[in-house]
Amino acid sequence: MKIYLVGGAVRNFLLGLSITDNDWVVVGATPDYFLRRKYKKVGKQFPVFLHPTTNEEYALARTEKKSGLGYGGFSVNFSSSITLKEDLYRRDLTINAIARDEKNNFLDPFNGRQDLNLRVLRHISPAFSEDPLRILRVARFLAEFFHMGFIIAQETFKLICYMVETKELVYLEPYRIWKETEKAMKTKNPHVYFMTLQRCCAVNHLFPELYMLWNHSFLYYKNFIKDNFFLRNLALISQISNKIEIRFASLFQIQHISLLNNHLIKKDFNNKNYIFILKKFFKRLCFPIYVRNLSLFVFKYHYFIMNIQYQSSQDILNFFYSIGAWRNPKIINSFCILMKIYLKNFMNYFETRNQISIVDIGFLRKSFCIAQSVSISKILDEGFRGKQISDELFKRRVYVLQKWRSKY
Ligand SMILES: Nc1ccn([C@@H]2O[C@H](COP(=O)(O)OP(=O)(O)OP(=O)(O)O)[C@@H](O)[C@H]2O)c(=O)n1
Repeated sequence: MKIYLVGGAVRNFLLGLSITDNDWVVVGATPDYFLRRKYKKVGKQFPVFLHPTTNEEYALARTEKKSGLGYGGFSVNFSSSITLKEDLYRRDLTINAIARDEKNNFLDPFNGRQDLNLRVLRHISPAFSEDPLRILRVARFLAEFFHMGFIIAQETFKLICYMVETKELVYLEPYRIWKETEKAMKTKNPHVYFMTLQRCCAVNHLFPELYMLWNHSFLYYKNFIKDNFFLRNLALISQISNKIEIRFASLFQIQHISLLNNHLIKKDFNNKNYIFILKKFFKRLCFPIYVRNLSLFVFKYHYFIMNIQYQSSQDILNFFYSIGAWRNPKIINSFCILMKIYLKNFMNYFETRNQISIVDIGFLRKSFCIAQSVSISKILDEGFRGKQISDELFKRRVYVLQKWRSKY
């Protein structure tokens, strides 16, 4: 029996990057070996065991062959005669198919180390196409290693395009899409993930609602999708914030063209129907609430906050209430960051520094501080009770805001 370290741990070690988890492959053993040593069996289809103390994954070497549709359609062979090379062959990329033995020797039958040096993401065999998640994985790895100069091998990109064309993505479980997207969102260049998926035409299959939204903005002025306006938003925001929810929300800063064109914004664009569609979108893909909420708020109020100094004090307060800013004041900061980056992108895109300079980000932050300064305990001390308290609070917040605005 022999045990090898495989996958991301070896790849990251060779790239000099940090290692998050160790995956081991075991050649020449049977499930009994692990069960007798109190390893915990996980995974229904595959023989994978968790080490009783380290909790690291030990998988029996196996081969896989697709025998049907979706994730259930695999026939797996994990007999003790399966070799290391056979196990590595079933994997996605050459750089993920390098093994290291206990003496620190590398076993690299598909030249993964050469591809690491060449900075190429290359699939190992046509079996790559048996798992549509690999399309997202390649896009995510490109986002992760983009700053190191990685590219996708031409033949791999061709295969990915073919997989998209043949509708392989239909079989992907939605939570897997989010899990991979979440990992991509944590990388240095998350826009590269979406750009890759866009280039192979997977975005409209994976995120049709988002794609439709981006497409909608095309109707107003320019081809925002073709020009990657939203992805540039994401690229810029990722340079100053590593918060996933802020990064993701930058893809929803839409419906602004009226600022330039002097059109009235079309009513149906920001209507309840679209909010409803987006809510379903977030639910379908199992997005966590904190990511979902900020994106929805940004979509709903983008136009409002881009014109905030022209809104009534009552409406500004209603906005603070509806985004839950009193309980979660940090959300104001998220909006300010998003606004700042959006303006930068917008100005570069339209080369219209003068027309846009009227938007004042400081106003949002300041008006919230002013409204927040109203003392609730004073209202209670004055004897207000029940619903009177919230009414009085609202009134006083409007008052201080008005007073400050008259001098602003
Ligand atoms: N759809 C998949 C998922 C995983 N693997 C193989 O299983 C290994 C471990 O997978 P995982 O832990 O999901 O990813 P890592 O490559 O380790 O990368 P990371 O930890 O950064 O997600 C991968 O390296 C790859 O060899 C694969 O071939 N196809």
